[in-house]
Amino acid sequence: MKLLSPQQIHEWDAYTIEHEPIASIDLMERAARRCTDFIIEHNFKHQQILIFCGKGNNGGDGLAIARQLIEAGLSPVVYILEFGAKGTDDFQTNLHKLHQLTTAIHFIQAAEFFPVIDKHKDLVIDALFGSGLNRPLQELSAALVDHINNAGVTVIAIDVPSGMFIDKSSKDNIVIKAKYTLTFQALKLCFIVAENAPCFGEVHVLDIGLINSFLQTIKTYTLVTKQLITTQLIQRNAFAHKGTYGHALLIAGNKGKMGAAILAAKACLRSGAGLVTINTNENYFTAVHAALPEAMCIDRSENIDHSIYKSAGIGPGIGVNDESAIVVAATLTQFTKPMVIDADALNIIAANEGWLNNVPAGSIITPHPKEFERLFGKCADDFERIEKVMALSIQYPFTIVLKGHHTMIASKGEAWFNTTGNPGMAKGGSGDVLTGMLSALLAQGYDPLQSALTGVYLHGLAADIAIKNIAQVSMLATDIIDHISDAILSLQETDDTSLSF
Ligand SMILES: NC(=O)C1=CN([C@@H]2O[C@H](COP(=O)(O)OP(=O)(O)OC[C@H]3O[C@@H](n4cnc5c(N)ncnc54)[C@H](O)[C@@H]3O)[C@@H](O)[C@H]2O)[C@H](O)CC1
Ligand SMILES: [K+]
Repeated sequence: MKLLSPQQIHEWDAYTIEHEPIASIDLMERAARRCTDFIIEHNFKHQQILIFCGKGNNGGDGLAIARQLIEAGLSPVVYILEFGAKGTDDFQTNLHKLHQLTTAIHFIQAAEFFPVIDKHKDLVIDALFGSGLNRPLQELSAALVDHINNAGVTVIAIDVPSGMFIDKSSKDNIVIKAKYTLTFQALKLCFIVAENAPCFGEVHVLDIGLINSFLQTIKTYTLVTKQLITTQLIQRNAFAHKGTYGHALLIAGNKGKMGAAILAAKACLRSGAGLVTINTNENYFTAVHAALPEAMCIDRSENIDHSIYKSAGIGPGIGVNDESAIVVAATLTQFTKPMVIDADALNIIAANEGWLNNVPAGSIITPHPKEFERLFGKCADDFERIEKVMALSIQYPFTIVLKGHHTMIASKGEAWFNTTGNPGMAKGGSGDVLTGMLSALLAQGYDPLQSALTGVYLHGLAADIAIKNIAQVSMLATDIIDHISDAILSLQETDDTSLSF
């Protein structure tokens, strides 16, 4: 699935209208029907439904929903925000139809016409502005949105909460605070970023039958979905041996932080690496062998024979200190194969000017927003950060994995957003697990971008499976590791030709 700009959404509508073919008013009717069904199925019909409409097609949807609710036996009241300009054709057609059925249609020309809203009895449908918003709300429209928000009433936003831009920051805007957003056909970038989360509530994507083939022509952000990942999996060879699936080197762990190394190593083995060696201080070898007998260890003070490893993961738990800086510098310049760079390795790179330029082509860096900021500076908002990641992915020869609720993966000016994962992962150790998983995929021969997409998706999926039986607050990074196998098995379910990993 792709994340379209308002212009592309508009073109998708037009494409469907021409190629299905369907009249634009009928497409609006179909979109409204999906919303009406949602309202009826969710049993909001016992509340007084107030529908606030603008005079664009979002408002047209609101009018069509009002008519469909009346036809279903309900008595919604409609409020139209009036600026004096004529509505769109489809708005006018639906207004005409609605006038035949009800007199409960009010025009709001000034704040004195705002209705009293009772949060205990009313339900608000927000159809003021949709994807056509072209400037922040001001004056009367801003005052109306404030009035609705201040009422504390349940709001269902149609397509997008009014006042929210689809593909740029709405940080300083007045925006409807919706409990539910019913968006048409596809998720949008505005629902991916954390800064909008307080306004969009629960997002439901409603299929309004736009023609999918249009998407093949579109170059934009893509969502990482099960379908995308199952097509990327490499099958295991029946004649394989441990050497076939690569030897991963994990430069991880230090005094008080050996847990990070063990988590990364265990995740690496569970994700299919043939062999795993941890590079750490020899004082901690016993801890590794006790916790994870499958892993081997080499001492941090010794020179590394890089030729025996197919991939490397560097950073979890190494600490920011001189000894770690030495091993980071040496690895960047001497390890010529793909590597994953995380945590303190990123902090060390950030603290040393010019080191970023030594990150080898084909590597994957996995910063969380704070580490990203240390490396590349502050961003004013989430959208600016996304644009920065895009530009950096062209400037540098590595894949960027910017961790978050919808982790962003960018390479060579193309980007994807992950769809798996949950807030239970917001706990120490989750990132170490990801580093281990990515190192395993690189070791097995996935290319860096495939590794990043597959690893990030499976990491989130394992956590999603884990929370079926573990409360989100109680989930540990270990629980993610314990469900990696289930995540892989669940991908295989889609294809009985045994998609091995
Ligand atoms: N495929 C689909 O997703 C479908 C979507 N539908 C609905 O159509 C809207 C988009 O409609 P559009 O007419 O393009 O835009 P809006 O309704 O959002 O209104 C734009 C309208 O308002 C003016 N305007 C913009 N910003 C402001 C502002 N800050 N203050 C005042 N006025 C503003 C602008 O100039 C326009 O006149 C989409 O969201 C869906 O709800 C179709 O119904 C079905 C297919
Ligand atoms: K809206």
